[in-house]
Amino acid sequence: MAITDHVDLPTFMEGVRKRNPGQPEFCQAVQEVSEDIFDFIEDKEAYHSQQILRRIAEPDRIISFRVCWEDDAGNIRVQRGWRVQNNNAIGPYKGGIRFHPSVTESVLKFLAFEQTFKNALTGLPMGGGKGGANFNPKGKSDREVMRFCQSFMTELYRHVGADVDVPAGDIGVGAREIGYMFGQYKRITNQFTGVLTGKGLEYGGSLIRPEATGYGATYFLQNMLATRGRDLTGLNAVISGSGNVATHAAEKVTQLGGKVLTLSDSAGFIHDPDGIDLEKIDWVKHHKTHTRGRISDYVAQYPRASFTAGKTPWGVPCDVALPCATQNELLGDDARALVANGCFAVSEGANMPTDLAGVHVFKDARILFAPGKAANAGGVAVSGLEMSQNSERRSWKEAELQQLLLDIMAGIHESCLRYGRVSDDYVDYVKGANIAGFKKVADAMLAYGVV
Ligand SMILES: NC(=O)C1=CN([C@@H]2O[C@H](COP(=O)(O)OP(=O)(O)OC[C@H]3O[C@@H](n4cnc5c(N)ncnc54)[C@H](O)[C@@H]3O)[C@@H](O)[C@H]2O)C=CC1
Ligand SMILES: O=C(O)CCC(=O)C(=O)O
Repeated sequence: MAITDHVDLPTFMEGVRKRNPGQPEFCQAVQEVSEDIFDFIEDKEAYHSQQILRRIAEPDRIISFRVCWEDDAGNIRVQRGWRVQNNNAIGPYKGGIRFHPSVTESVLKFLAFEQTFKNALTGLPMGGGKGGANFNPKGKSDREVMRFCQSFMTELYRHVGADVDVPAGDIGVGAREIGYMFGQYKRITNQFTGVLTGKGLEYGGSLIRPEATGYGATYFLQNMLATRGRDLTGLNAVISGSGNVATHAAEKVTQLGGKVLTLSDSAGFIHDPDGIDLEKIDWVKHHKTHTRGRISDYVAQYPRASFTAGKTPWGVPCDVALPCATQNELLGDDARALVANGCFAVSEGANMPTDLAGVHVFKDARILFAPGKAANAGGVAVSGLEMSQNSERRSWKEAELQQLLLDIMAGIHESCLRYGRVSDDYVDYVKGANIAGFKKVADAMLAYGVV
């Protein structure tokens, strides 16, 4: 037996931490997955001898580059960009691009690692990747954002391609940024290919891609509720974030009969006791994507609401919660507060919004808890469908795409039941998602031998 075979979880994690110093988010994501995978592979010799988990937790490659751009005042600004290509065992690397000052290699490595399992869960042929830059689009003019995106793509273009690596949006990267990056790719390469998803409908984008992540997270919640004979009618929902995922989750929860009480941004949260209805959600969408204002401005528009600065919304009593902002925004104490206030279902729209302590609180309380890699997979799934449409040079109809999204989310829910059922009355969705995603990637890797 090789010395690295059959190490226990603490020893494995010690190695991960040693090889990835100063990368807490990445180590956290690996730990969360490994807690389940160690049990699953206990009696599966090939996964041990071929070091599959260790190989998935070591990105295929990390590309890092300087991004220089000129601001409106003529100053030269220097940022760092990355693309983490984690694993392409089951398809081209696929995953979003994040522009936010908090972006580090650790954050992008955790996101690319998570993306590998998430993409496998969709059933579509996509590997896992993620990219971004420590650039803050907030407060920048359109021209500044354009120059940054063009400079970013001028480096990235040589590492991506429709059959190689297909980036998309994430925090700070929406339709505007994708447009600027696609335009630059096309200009440099003289090729019109499906190198990015989340494109505008005029140039190869897919219907329902903007809605898909938030809608998908709500469909997953609906699937979980159905296992307990419930639906969203009359339920109070607490949602964090106010960007793409949060506003579309709020929209779908409302359409399905729930009442959304909160939204947030990095400055604090708003609580509207009357409910954030579809008209108010449209106002938030416009305010965030066009005015590019803060969520606190909601209170001037809808004075019965209150704004709490510097806090997250998890203390507001609710039946269901959808964290849709960012990683580690819901900690152990927040999870305890949610459970104590009667929350019985959580569907993660964001990536790893709940920290490990919070995950353990939800699992111990045996509430319905869907991890991001399962619940928010609707976005990348419709990105996969955008890739198919681009390859066919066709655009599919909305009804067909809506049905495919529903089917894919139901399929992911089924996979979680299959691998996560602990007893007649409890499904560990974290375990189900981790094992189902791992198995698909791992089996492909076994087929390739040592590469
Ligand atoms: N856009 C997509 O299709 C997908 C996004 N996700 C994840 O969903 C989450 C949200 O992404 P998007 O809505 O696309 O981004 P976005 O840029 O449209 O919105 C991000 C929201 O999070 C808030 N936010 C950022 N940092 C925060 C902090 N430290 N504390 C509180 N709020 C904060 C922002 O104010 C904003 O409201 C991220 O975790 C992302 O990785 C996951 C799957 C797909
Ligand atoms: O649509 C995509 O490729 C990216 C989606 C994404 O970044 C995510 O699922 O976290």
